Amino acid sequence: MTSRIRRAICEQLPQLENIYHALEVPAKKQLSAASRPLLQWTLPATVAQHENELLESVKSQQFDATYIEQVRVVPSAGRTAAKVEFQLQPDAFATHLLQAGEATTVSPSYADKHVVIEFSSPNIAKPFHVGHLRSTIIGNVLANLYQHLGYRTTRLNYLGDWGTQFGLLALGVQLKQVSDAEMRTAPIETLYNAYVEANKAATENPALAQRARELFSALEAGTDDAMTTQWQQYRHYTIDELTAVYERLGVQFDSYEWESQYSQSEITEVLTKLRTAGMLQGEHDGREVVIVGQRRVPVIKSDGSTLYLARDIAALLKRQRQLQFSRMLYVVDNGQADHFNALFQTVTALDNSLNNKLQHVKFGRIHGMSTRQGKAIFLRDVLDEAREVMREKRSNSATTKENRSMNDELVCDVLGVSAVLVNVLKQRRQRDHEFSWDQALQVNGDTGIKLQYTHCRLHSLLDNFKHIQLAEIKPSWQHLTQEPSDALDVLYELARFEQFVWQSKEQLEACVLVNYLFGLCNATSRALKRLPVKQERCLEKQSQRLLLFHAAKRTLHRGMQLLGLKPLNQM
Ligand SMILES: NC(=[NH2+])NCCC[C@H](N)C(=O)O
Repeated sequence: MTSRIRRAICEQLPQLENIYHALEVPAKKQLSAASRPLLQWTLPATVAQHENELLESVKSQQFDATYIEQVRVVPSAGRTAAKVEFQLQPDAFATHLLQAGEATTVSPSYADKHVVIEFSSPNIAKPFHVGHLRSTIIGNVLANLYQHLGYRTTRLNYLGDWGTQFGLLALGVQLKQVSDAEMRTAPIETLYNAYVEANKAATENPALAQRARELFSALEAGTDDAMTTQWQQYRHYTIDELTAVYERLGVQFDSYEWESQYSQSEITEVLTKLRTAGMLQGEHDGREVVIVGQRRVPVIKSDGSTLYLARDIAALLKRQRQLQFSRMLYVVDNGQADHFNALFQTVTALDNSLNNKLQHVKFGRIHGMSTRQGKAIFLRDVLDEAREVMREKRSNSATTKENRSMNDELVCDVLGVSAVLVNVLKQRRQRDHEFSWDQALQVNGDTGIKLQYTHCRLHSLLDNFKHIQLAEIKPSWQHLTQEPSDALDVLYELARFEQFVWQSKEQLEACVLVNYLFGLCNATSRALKRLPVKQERCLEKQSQRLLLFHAAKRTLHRGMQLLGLKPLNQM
């Protein structure tokens, strides 16, 4: 970590606010073979008018010589912005990045900023489709990034359990005489089957359709206690089952919400607010609509029941009261862009303190992610398929055959999940994406398997030398410069970790971090080839190389965790 060095720079330049995260290690192509380590700050357009003043004030500073050797300012020229180069004390640089043992980081804290991330949010009794998978995976990484960077975070899952389909569900449970035991063991599938059956029955028989509507009204009104309790039970079971699947994906939530929890009384309050603000209008058919720009978006149906938007408004206002967030992100597919526009416009008109705090983190579609039988209805099916494909691949491979690890089932599961996760995360999120098992599973391609494989190689190397006390060895810059250039390549990659984590968060794009990790793996593999440890006779050289690989493993491990992967030691 270069956190101490960054701190030393920022402390000397308080007038620049916090440039901590704007300090960057240049890209490889900008570094010459003989380069000394650098952190550079490119002046953003916002301060361009004060360029001379800023550069002058930087030049006149005395920086802490333990970390900073020299400062060079480069004024803007043509299209290239001005920048400041901080030439770092190389041993301090190497030490901060490579020292084994407890690392103390002194990065800035954003604990006063509370970021709420709503993601996953499937609907019960409907398939957990690939869009929900993408939301789950992306939302989790964003929450991890914020948390890692010192923000306060809350992870929310807003489960859809409301609307007329819920009446059908209740009807299906009655028709199929679903037992509590069935519900307990496989709630998601049981509810789904009940829904499908009731849907079919109600299409053929209007009396049943009517019955479904009555059941929903009773539920919404909360008049039937037995039924209310029963549904509460079902919600519990559903959360239990979801939690188990999320666990395989490395995902956890701080809280689960249900659409149904935004009850009549809260919605009534919202409607009153909208009406007072002159934003609500009744239509002649009994519906109530909010006026958003040119659009009239219904919030209440003609039979008086609430719509999606009404519940989202109530939910958002309540979250604002209870969580007092500084930012609220909704990780939901592109298809709901209109809905979120309407939501944000409505609530900011009611309360302008919400301006600039709300964001719809959109993403495109994934095609082709299904089981080989051609169907993937539930998330669990996709993950089970990933495990199966991985198992087959491993049983056909000669090397893994003798090398079977103890817990093969778990290894297959982790590898399968890693393949799916990374394949989804390496795409820019707005782009539609064609999923292919073949591509996702390659060891040599840019895949989750590559990340796991590199981590395992590093682990096994370090494990062979665990008798060497790495924490007692002092990293040496001089040693690194005498090695083939692959050693410095790895060191510079390690130094870039923080900036890519930051950029990934800024752009809300996991692919920034994923691509960085591929680069780190490639640099590490080249170094593993060119800097052998076992065959090396010189003890000093051996231990310096181990330090480098130890740090590479530590950084890769951290990065993989941020993506939601469980780094394996053996595969
Ligand atoms: N606050 C929200 N509306 N979040 C998104 C919910 C997504 C919804 N359950 C669906 O699957 O379509």
